[in-house]
This record gives sequence, C-alpha cells and structure tokens, in this order.
Amino acid sequence: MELYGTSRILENGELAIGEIPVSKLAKTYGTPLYVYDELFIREQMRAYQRPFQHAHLPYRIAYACKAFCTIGICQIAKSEGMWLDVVSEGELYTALQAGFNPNHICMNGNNKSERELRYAVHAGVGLIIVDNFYEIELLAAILREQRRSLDILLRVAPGVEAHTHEFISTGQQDSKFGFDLKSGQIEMAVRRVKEHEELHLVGLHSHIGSQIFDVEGFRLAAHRLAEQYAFLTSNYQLELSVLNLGGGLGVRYTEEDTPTPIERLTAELIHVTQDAFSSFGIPFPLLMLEPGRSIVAQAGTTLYEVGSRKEIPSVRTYVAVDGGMTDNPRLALYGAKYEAAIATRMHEKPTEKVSIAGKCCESGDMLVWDAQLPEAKAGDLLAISCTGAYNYSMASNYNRIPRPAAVLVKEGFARLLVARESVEDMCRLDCILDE
Ligand SMILES: Cc1ncc(COP(=O)(O)O)c(C=O)c1O
Ligand SMILES: N[C@@H](CCCC[NH3+])C(=O)O
Repeated sequence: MELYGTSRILENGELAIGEIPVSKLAKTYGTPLYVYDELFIREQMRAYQRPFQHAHLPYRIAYACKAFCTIGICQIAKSEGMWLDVVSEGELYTALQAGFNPNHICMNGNNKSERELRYAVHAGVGLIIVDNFYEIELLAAILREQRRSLDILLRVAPGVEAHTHEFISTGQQDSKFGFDLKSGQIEMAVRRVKEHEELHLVGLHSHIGSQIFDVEGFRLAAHRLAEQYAFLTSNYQLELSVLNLGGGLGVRYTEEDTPTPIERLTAELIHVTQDAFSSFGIPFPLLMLEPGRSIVAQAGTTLYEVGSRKEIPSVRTYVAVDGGMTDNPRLALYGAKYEAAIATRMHEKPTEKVSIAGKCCESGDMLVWDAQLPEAKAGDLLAISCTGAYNYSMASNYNRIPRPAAVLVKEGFARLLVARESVEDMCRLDCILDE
C-alpha cells in the first residue's frame, strides 16, 4: 500500500498517521473509522494556490465540498483562504455553521430548488453558477422580490470528452449539466440574463469530469470557453472577468493511476488559459478552480476490523470486514480499485491473494478484489488508503448500518470530525404507527 502525507510505518511494523499508531485510533474510536491527515489536506489546498501566488495572478480555489463535507473540513478550508463550492442546502448550511464567509461561497447544481436558491440568496453567497434556462428565471424572480442582485457564471457543456469513467464525465455534449455550446444555447442564455438587471454575468464555467490525469481536456475546454468569452464580450457589451474551469484532477488510488501533481497541473491550467485568452486577444481572467477529490482523497484512510473468511478451494478467498459499501460505495458504483494492508503488520510480505468483502447483504458489496496480503486473521486491523473523497459523503445506512466516525489527526493529536452514528440515530426520524 502506498503511503501518503504523514502516513509512515513504525519500527514495530504498524501504520501511523499524523504520528498516531492506527491501533490506538481504532481502540479509541472503534472501526470502521475514517482517518484524515490534517497536514496533508492543508498542503493540497496550498499546492493549488502557490502557482497563482508565484505568478501574482488573481484566483479563487473553491473546495468542492461534495467530496467530504463536515463543519471541521469547512473550517480548514476557511483557514487556508479557500472558497467553498456547495451544491445543496445541506452543504451550504454546513459551510455557514463553520463560519464560512458567505461571500466566498459559490453554488453549483443542475436542479437547484427554489428553496435552495432562496437560502443561498438570503445567506449572501458570492456567486451562483447558473446551469439552465429554468434557473435563470427562478433566480431572477427571487432576487427581484428581495431587491437584491448577484454575480453569476453560466455553466457551459463544452463538448469535451474527459478520459475518465463515463459516470463521472460531465463535459460531453450529451450531459445533464450546463448550456449546450454546440447548439448556441449560451448566446440564448446571455440574452435571457440581460433581461434581468438582478443578474450580473461575470463569466463562464465548465467542469469536464472527475479523476482526470492531465491537462489536455482542460486545454480544449479553456479554448472553447475563451472563444465564447471573446464573442460575448464584443457582441453583448459584457464585462466578463471570471473563468471557472471546475474541478476534476485525479488522484492515485492504485499504481495504475498517474495523476499530474496538483502544483504542476495548476501551473499548466494557468498556461492553457493564458494561451487560449491571448489567442482571442482578451486579457487573462480571474481563474477559478473547484477541486474536491484531489484535496481530500489521499488524505483519508479507512480502518476496518477483519472478521469472517470464506475459502472456496481453487476459486477465491473472501475476507470480510466490519464495513463495506455503506462506507465506501465506489467499487460497487464505478468498479473503483483500492490498495489495502494489514495495518499492524506492514513489514510482512504478502502470502495470499484475498478479496475484501463488506458485511452487507449484497454480492456487489466488495472493497478490493484480489488484494495481496499477509495472512488476514479475525481481529486484524485492515487499512484501505485513498478513501478521503466520496466515501463518507456517499455513505449510506443500507442494512441499517451506522455511518462510521471520521477523525482528524495531526502531530500526535486526534480530533473527531464526525462522531459515529448510533442505531438510535438511525431510528430518530422513524415514525411509530398507531396500533
Ligand atoms: C461542478 C463541479 N465542480 C467541482 C467538482 C469536483 O470535482 P473533483 O472532485 O473531481 O475535483 C465536481 C464533481 O465532479 C463538480 O460537479
Ligand atoms: N462521486 C464520484 C465523483 C463525482 C464527482 C462529482 N461531480 C466519485 O466517487 O468518484
């Protein structure tokens, strides 16, 4: 298993994260447990900002908190000078509970409800990324009623195929997100926006997908957006100043993944934007990015306790742990691959090939197929790395399994980000029928 951030192997062969042996974390907080490496998260947030700071260029890096959204993580983003990208009332509420400056929050989403838009306007979010014609009218009506105005971007589906899993590819023409570039919907949207003085169109947005390893898709998107930008500026007397290239930078789940490091990709994004904008003779915009996965994925490790084993002669050995698709649905959803290790015997050589199963009543409830491990015995602590993004945030209570706790570790200290759910928590909203 590859080690990230402050993860290291102690002399006794045990994995430590944030200078804390994982067995101590498991004993204190129980398993399954998400462990988050605070220094690593902060470093990822800084890596996105450094190239802009070195080049003295205007920027906004908005952490897309759909990847992992708790009050504590929003507090970290705030302290690192990030913006926050939210997509729902729940995410916005969480951000506000963290004391996030609403003016540094932007809102995305392809079907923001009236209630969500009202909440966002009332809270005073700094920017809304408008996705469709329905939203233009809805947002304008809400703003008019409240005698407010707001900066907006228009989300463009730029017709770019990101080379990633089709379920997480969003920039292609056939997508539910954004205005279709090819059929001229952007121009129609601009005309509609101009009918509403409450809407201040300040730029364009695209998000081409997720788990992307290089700059090529972004280059094409930047070029197409710059072309629109130039066209709209000169034909519609607009003063555009923002270009948002979304998120999407990939991470290393296994050795098959070869993402460009954050700082290099950001520098490349600056270059492709500079190239695109100068080729259309327009000044460099305020460049905005919305990374989610690359901020938190590698900073997260999930700890499980090994339970039952099933050996099917000449077929396969299943090793089951006390979690599964309820805390990490990504294999079931995307066929995602992960690396695993017996966390207290990291020095031991692998002696067997086993498949790591969860405890749900579902054959697809798997965490890793064909992991090479030292013999995995009941009671062993098993670690799966790179589980910080889209794990807790997509966790469920299937089989009425409580969501695990998440703990933040740094320099020998651990703080809870989210407490473990209890069975009482799961029944809290149930209604008892009259007999
Ligand atoms: C609009 C938007 N911005 C940002 C993100 C974050 O993407 P990622 O986690 O791949 O960086 C997403 C999710 O893919 C998104 O839909
Ligand atoms: N949830 C997905 C990514 C979706 C990105 C959000 N638009 C994943 O785990 O990979």
